[in-house]
Amino acid sequence: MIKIEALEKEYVVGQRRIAALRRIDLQVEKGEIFGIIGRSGAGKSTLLRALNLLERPTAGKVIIEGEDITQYDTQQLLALRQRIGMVFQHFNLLSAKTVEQNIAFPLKLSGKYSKEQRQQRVDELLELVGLSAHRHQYPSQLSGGQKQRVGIARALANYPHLLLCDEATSALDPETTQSILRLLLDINQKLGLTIVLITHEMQVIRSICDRVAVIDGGEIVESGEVVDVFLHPQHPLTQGLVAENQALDLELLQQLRQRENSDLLRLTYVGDATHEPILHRIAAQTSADIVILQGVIARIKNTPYGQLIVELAGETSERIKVRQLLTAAQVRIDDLHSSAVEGVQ
Ligand SMILES: Nc1ncnc2c1ncn2[C@@H]1O[C@H](COP(=O)(O)OP(=O)(O)OP(=O)(O)O)[C@@H](O)[C@H]1O
Repeated sequence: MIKIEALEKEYVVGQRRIAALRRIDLQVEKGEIFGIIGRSGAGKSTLLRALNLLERPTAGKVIIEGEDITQYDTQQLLALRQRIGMVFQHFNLLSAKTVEQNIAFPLKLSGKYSKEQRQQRVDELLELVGLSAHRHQYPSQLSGGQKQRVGIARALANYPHLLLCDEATSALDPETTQSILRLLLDINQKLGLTIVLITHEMQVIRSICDRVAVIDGGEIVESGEVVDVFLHPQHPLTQGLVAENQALDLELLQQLRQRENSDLLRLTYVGDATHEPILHRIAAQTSADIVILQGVIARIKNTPYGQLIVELAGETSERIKVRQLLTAAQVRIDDLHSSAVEGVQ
């Protein structure tokens, strides 16, 4: 659906040149939710805005449905932007217009629809985002979450193939964030719409994205399926972002005094294994002690996973046996010896 090849963007401010994007290569598949995560200033907005050429790249290609849009003329660009919806962090609603007028606005601009068709489309969209009862209200009379629902409905008005979300939940509280994320997921599933979002929060990626790219200093430092990147982050930046999103108490782990003949392990299991009493079964087959120090069972989008920090103590042969049994049960083992504890994700 989208292919980005060797994309670069340089801003020139006075005598200074700022490399905002450096040789970015990315591919987004049709129908997926693709997340781009990074710290402030990493280049997320520049990259997102390059997808509809609100930001013109300095070099490289942006290929959407087989066409390199960097070669488009003004007319083609206008048509393209109607097929790409955009949702903004601060909603960007027209304050003097009602909810339904805001949603109807892009339909009017396109000039393609009669008044009746516009009204019918607005009704559908109000229903989709759950705001039918608020149609005559003005933005100032709405909560942040409701404003974002209007922003989403407006972005969907012209039947886009692609939805770009620029920190769409960053101005919202955690509960409202979840409800907006559920709405985006619902839209993705109901309409088969491809969504590309940028965020600085791993929670957003974890809740709804299929794949993720991590950006730092204008470069993609890690990318892949969210389950893989979240559970086995490779780059220090990704490890930091994942750690911020986990309820594991790292300080407590660092203070732990390990017993003699013991290992400190992180066990990770994904999918059906999450519901199996694996540790219980293994404990029954060994004289080693398996002490659970911390643990979390949660979901990454629709995939359940568990992550436990355990101390494994006992005879070397028994500890080896436990490791073999864990591996046979598809449990991933990471050793967290005291020196490695600082790197716990
Ligand atoms: N119009 C501009 N002129 C000059 N420099 C810019 C411009 N826009 C962005 N930059 C610079 O480019 C780099 C990437 O900025 P960008 O806004 O894409 O990052 P970001 O990851 O979206 O950050 P944030 O999360 O804070 O919005 C930064 O160093 C920023 O200062």
